[in-house]
Amino acid sequence: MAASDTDALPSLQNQERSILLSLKSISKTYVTGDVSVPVLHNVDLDILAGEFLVIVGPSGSGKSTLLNIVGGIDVSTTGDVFFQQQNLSEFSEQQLTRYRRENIGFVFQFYNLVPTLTARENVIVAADISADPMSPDDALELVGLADRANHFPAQLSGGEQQRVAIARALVKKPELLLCDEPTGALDLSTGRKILEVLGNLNRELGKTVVIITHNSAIGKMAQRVIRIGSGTIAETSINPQPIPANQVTW
Ligand SMILES: Nc1ncnc2c1ncn2[C@@H]1O[C@H](COP(=O)(O)OP(=O)(O)OP(=O)(O)O)[C@@H](O)[C@H]1O
Repeated sequence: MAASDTDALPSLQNQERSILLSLKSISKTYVTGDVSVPVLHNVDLDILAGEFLVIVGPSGSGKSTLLNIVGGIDVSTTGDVFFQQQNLSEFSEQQLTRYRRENIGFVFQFYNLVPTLTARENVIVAADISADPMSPDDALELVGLADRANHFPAQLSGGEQQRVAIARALVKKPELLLCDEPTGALDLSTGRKILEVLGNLNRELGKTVVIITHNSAIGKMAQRVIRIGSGTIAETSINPQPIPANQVTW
């Protein structure tokens, strides 16, 4: 991996990528009763359209908080989030819901599939609340699970369940796929397959993919890696030659 490179962003922008989303001086403090927990401090970050970005950092450093703010699940205490020139910080709840539905696909560590629905039905649930979804069968095809569409989650391995979860995220045709420890519950070989699927969606469909993880090995397949420490961006680096997912090892 390249050493820290403050020119990382311009060099990626030279590939004529526009800024999809901008965090401007984002701070977040959780307040519960008398207790304040400051988590993010003046974070500035541009996410470029079509990039594969990995955000790494130790447990408790604020990665999920950051991802949730990007995805409109949570709001910052101060600062602004611009998505295609719109300021999310000024959105009503209803506007945030529409933003999430139309633009963001979420993938979590523990799949969160409905156990009583088949793979296809799990994907259909997401398609049904989307304005312009792709066909659920096409989404399953894209993750290599067309032949398991009628299987229930309990009949699928962890990696297959995660692929259903990716199909569910994808069916809405989101601009941005936000993945929170997508391989965290999987062994190396299954985890690589998930990373391969995410890499293909980035390369072949042009999806912008952001992965947050404590596993810095995953950064080797990213175009850009951001290291979070104590609620700030401690380091940004670019990979001139990201490695293929099947060579990532941990
Ligand atoms: N709703 C909340 N209320 C209060 N504190 C919170 C809340 N959510 C997160 N925190 C605290 O914010 C800090 C950052 O949490 P966050 O989940 O963003 O970190 P993380 O880097 O994603 O950690 P992990 O890798 O363990 O998931 C932690 O100290 C956590 O306890």
